Amino acid sequence: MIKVVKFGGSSLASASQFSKVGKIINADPERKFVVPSAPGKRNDKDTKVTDMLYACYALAKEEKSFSSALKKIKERYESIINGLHMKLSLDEEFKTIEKNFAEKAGEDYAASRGEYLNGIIMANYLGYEFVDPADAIRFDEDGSFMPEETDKLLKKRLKGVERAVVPGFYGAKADGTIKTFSRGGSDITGSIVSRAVHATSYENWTDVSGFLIADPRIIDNPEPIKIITYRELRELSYMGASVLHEDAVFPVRQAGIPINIRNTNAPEDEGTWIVESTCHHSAYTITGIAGKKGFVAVNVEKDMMNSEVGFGRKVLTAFEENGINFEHMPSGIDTMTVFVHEPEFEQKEQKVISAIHRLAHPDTIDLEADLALIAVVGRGMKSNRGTAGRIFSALAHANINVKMIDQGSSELNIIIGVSNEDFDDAIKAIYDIFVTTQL
Ligand SMILES: Nc1ncnc2c1ncn2[C@@H]1O[C@H](COP(=O)(O)OP(=O)(O)O)[C@@H](O)[C@H]1O
Ligand SMILES: N[C@@H](CC(=O)OP(=O)(O)O)C(=O)O
Repeated sequence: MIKVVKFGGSSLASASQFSKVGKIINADPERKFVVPSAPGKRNDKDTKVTDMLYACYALAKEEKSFSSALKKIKERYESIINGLHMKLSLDEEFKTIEKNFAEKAGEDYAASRGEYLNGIIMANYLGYEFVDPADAIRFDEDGSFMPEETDKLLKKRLKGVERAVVPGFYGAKADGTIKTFSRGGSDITGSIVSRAVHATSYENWTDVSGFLIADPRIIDNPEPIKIITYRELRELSYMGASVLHEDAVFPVRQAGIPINIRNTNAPEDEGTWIVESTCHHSAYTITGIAGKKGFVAVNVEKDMMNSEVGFGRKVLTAFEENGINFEHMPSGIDTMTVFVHEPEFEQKEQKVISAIHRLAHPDTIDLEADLALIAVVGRGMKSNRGTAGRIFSALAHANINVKMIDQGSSELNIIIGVSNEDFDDAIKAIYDIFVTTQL
């Protein structure tokens, strides 16, 4: 039996965190493949090593002095090494990094060193083999990840390897140029390694006791979700629950490997199981709540819109012509509303409006900005009547004006639009009615 264990930056931010991680790994002989992130924040005011590396490389790129910025990064690693009483020197590694920075080896190379160096420390600390993902995680010429090629290379590289540390977050193109995933991408590495070694489970260790019903920065001490399906998770991750990188789901889902989200600071907690399907009923009607701020609603009105064939297509063409993705599109009889991301829409606003006029000849178009979308997700909603009613009465009680509601045909989620300023209160009200009071 093989478990792949990924530890996030918060789990590896200091020597004391490292030693907790060491204990967790040594407590279970099945934890054979370890994927570390770079050291994260030790407290709220701290800076992640990845961000320090980006800032340091920006200096190098502008040909400004970067030696003191690099020295601070080296000190972060040395405090971990010394705190663990290890005899390991990273002097040679840092000389190479300094040289490569001066030669402008690239932003991705720079950022990847966070995981690379932490991987070296981790492999030494555990006595595991170090496997550089630059040799086995492959990106194409344009920088797109190559899943099948990677799976082949990684299987070959890990064949016969009993225990290894594979740093997260990066790989390389065929010519050796380092390429990273997007931020938070060590989760993807964990998933890729799990698939390659046919793991029985993929443990993703972080600083919370699982996927929580709502964002702990909004709800005090929210309850963890025991079991969640990949589909529910995808809805919540997409809407802003940031525990697991969205793209981490695909490799393990394909291979039928469950993910277990665990807390490095509370290893005795069971955490959350993410599975393909389950007959386990969640304790509440809903599984989770997540949301994002910063949307604009584009309301398009035209008399008799409902009888005009192709009206919706013409409106959407105006967005497509301008390269803008839309999020949701609730409609009435003579109105349709298109929700778009504010930062993306802002610069192209007038172009889109004139394109809608040109293509669809509406009576009016008006815009409403500063909106937030909240997704209430749950496989249990299908079999429970009155879910939407409970959400609305909770929001009405909290004096929150609901601007939009959209229920997907799968009945897995209900999306609610409120103004940005009501975002936190709306999440609190929904959490309250389904979890705290269960009214
Ligand atoms: N629904 C949620 N459940 C758990 N954590 C959440 C949720 N929504 C947002 N978060 C945040 O995600 C953080 C964990 O993700 P991340 O910072 O990427 O961890 P790591 O550094 O371990 O990879 C938590 O500390 C928490 O603040
Ligand atoms: N260190 C990278 C990759 C990563 O996955 O980190 P974490 O596991 O701390 O989210 C980042 O900060 O984006």
